[in-house]
Amino acid sequence: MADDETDVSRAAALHRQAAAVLAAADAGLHALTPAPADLQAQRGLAERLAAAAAMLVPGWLGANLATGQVPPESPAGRPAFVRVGTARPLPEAGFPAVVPLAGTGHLTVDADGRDPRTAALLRAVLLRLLASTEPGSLLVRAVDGADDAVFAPFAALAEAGLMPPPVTDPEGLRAVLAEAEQWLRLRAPRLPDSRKPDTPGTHPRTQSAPAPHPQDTHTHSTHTHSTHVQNAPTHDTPTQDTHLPEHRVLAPRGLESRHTDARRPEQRKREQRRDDKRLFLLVVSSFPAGAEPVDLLRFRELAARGPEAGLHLLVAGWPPPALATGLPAQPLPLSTPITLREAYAIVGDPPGASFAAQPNDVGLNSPVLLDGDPPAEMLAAVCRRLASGFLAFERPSLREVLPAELWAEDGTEGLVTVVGRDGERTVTVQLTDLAPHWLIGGRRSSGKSAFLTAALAGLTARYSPDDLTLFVIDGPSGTQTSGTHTSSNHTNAGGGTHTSGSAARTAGGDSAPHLRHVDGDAERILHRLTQELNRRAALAARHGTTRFADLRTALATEARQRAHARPKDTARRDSGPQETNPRIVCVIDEFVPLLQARPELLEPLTAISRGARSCGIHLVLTSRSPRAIPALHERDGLFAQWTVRIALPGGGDVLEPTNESAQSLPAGTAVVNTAGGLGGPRNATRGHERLVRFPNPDADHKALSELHSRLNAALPRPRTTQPNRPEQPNPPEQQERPEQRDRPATPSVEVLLGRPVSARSTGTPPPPVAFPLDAAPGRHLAIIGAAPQAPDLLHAATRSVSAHLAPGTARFLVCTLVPDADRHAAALTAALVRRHEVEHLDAAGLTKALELEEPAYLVVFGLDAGDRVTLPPDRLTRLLRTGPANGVHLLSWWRGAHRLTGDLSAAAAEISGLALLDLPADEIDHLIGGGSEPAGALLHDRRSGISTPFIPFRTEPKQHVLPAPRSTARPAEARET
Ligand SMILES: Nc1ncnc2c1ncn2[C@@H]1O[C@H](COP(=O)(O)OP(=O)(O)OP(=O)(O)O)[C@@H](O)[C@H]1O
Repeated sequence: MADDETDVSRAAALHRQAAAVLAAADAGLHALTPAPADLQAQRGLAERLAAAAAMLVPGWLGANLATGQVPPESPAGRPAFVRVGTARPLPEAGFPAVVPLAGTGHLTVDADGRDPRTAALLRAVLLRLLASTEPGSLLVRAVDGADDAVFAPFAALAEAGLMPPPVTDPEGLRAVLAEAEQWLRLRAPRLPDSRKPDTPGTHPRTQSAPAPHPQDTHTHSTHTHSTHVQNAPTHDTPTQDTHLPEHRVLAPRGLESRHTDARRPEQRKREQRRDDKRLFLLVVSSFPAGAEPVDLLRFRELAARGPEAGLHLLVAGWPPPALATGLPAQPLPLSTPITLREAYAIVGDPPGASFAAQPNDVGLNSPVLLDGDPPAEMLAAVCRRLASGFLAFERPSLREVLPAELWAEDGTEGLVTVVGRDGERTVTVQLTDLAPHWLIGGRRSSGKSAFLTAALAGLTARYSPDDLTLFVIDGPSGTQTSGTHTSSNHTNAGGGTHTSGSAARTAGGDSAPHLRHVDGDAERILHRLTQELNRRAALAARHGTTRFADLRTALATEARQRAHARPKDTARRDSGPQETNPRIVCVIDEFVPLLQARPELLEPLTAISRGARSCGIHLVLTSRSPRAIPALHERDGLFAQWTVRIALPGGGDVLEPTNESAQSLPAGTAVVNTAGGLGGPRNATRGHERLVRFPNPDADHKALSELHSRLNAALPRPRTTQPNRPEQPNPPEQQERPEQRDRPATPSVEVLLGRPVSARSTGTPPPPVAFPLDAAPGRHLAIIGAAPQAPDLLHAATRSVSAHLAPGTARFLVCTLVPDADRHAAALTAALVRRHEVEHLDAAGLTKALELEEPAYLVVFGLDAGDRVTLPPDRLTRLLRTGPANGVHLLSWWRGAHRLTGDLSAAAAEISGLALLDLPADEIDHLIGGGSEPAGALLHDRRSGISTPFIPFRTEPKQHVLPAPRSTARPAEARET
């Protein structure tokens, strides 16, 4: 290595010397008519220079790419020099024009990338540098303010994280400047004065001390990492360092000794050597129009201090015009300037040295033909090779993060979900008392929504709405965004206006039953969560609990005891709303603009953040620039105690400034850190940090929509933690399970219809077959069939709804249009009135009720008997479509399918729950399509397309039993016991 360096230094000196001779010769040429002997000498000189260049810029760094021939590999090491073109002092004599880079300086071109010659040069130099360095050792950040697609041929590298897409606006420019400055801070915290830019006559390379390793800087910094260095853990979850005492996270002074002891000297040297190889290259093709003088001054600062720290700049359009910036047009410190002329370019002196022989001469005294674009095929092949070499493992599919069984987990102790894979291992992240919130960062289009969608899909699939409630706030607007339900004013038990758009995608679908619909904007949601926080805090104080799991258990026990202490009837009538107290997760997508626009929201957010431990309310915040509000990261700021940090590409800001593990993340990867973003020595195994590849739900639509169907068709599962569940299937009120009855305001109420048709017996009673009545259009139930037990099924089903709701919270309007059903209606009314407000309607009352906008359950026996006056089709259709959003649901019995397939077919198409009792095959076929056996009872949910055979519940003694169908439209979906 030492020999190599000597050779290179010798070659560099030779190159300068030869260039100086050439300059002198050139001066002579201009003065005199050249003698043939001089020409000969110049040719010889050019040959010597070409030979010197071959040593300075071996392989990719100096090859003539225009030939299309793939050059030999460059020897390992930093690209100390790079070719920019061909110097041509005479038409017949030329040699490669070579400028210094790594360890020395930068390169500027006066014309920006809108000039095709500049654009081609940038691409050629970039390709040389990328091809001659190890994948991952050159971090490239590009700026293309004119948005001119200068770097488009390198797009394949974005996927691999080797070079993110260029930034095009001032905000992006500032982000990459901040990244470069952070790089510098970690490597050159204090530079001696002699290294300041204006120090004349010094060659930084010759006088540079080794750049300090970040490790060394850590001992001076306010943070240290050593305590997190651990052996490779055997489990899959990043170690939750949440038990660290606060001072270890926030004020780790005093841990330095342990920090420095953590690694042996040889190990440190090895790591330092590896780190020394890394370079940060900032390439500017053109500055964004809105860039300010202060941004440009930051370039000067970076340029002055960069080379020693492995940071280099290729800046086109420098110096920026003085008139535009108000700054004097000065050269960039420590750079070799290139100036374009009509047919050639002039290469100025490199930093700290001169090409010229005469003291007054400046630059290489020979015109230079700049390198043109490398052949497209060659460039593409290099990008492919780099990208495939860098992506070590495959992206997992969405299915890999979903559980096999729906809602099988218990959220009492906390929520845990798989977020992706680290190599062969799955990685899980928690929302618990000790790790209650997630802070997620990533640049624009880095995959934040994708990550969230997958993580929330995992959560909603693992935990039932009894365990998990979701709120989603779309940060930039702070309110609901566009979406199919935006305009609705949903005021059911769960709330009101829908929040959707990107938020809906985030939540894993706008119909996930966990998603709460809240009327209003972010403020309303946070207010509501604060109220819930206060309620839970008061309960925790009363029960003397500090952990949310304890509070939840105490409340469940209390509710059970209350229920047992009372006579059965009064227990039903008097018990107030008993709640399952789900853990609540509130997602705020892009919180920075929201808080900047509405700083008053910080207060409720902080309150929620602090109360999470005992109250089970969790926050998940995402941002493109998580440190845009620095106060949030201070000692007593919002994020001070947030231990789970998730950095996607460009989101290293969520980590501690000294932690660089997210610096060159490929697309689809994230660093999951569970120690407040603290890092550790580079390349050391970190138990608290994992690099995960996460799924892309955009590429997995099928899995996502299947999950939504499963979620919407699912029934709450009996939980072993809640004993004493009544198991008898009849009568319907006994179907009611404590956790259902207790649900405060679950997004949907379910109508229980019957027992599933058993295929095999496991000894445990299966959950009943049910139809969810949520706020989506069409969530109504029509029981269709002339069988004697059909009206009784409407009675039973309605009573299951009544039992589901806390007493006094619902309104039922009961109507019968056929005398045969009078006794059913009367019995139902008598049962309902014990718990809820009930009204009996005649035909005229029913017509009026079709205009209802207040929440109510409209129960109609013999609806097919309604004539067109009683049932104006348009009005009925409107109710069916818009009613659920207002909390209005129609539960009806139709004696046959004729009206539904006849004059009311348009309205009928709006009903998504069809319970078909013993219908002939052709009617089934007409209503839901073919494939079903004609006999038996069948629930068909039009939304999910699932048909489920069932044995109907009864309130009256058995008259005859409906045979169960032998197969259904989708037999695989039928529930089994
Ligand atoms: N795991 C992944 N692997 C590869 N590509 C992905 C992955 N996840 C998402 N993407 C792609 O990245 C792009 C951006 O994703 P996404 O919209 O989730 O980013 P974002 O960070 O939320 O963007 P924004 O900041 O603009 O809201 C999409 O085209 C998406 O298909």
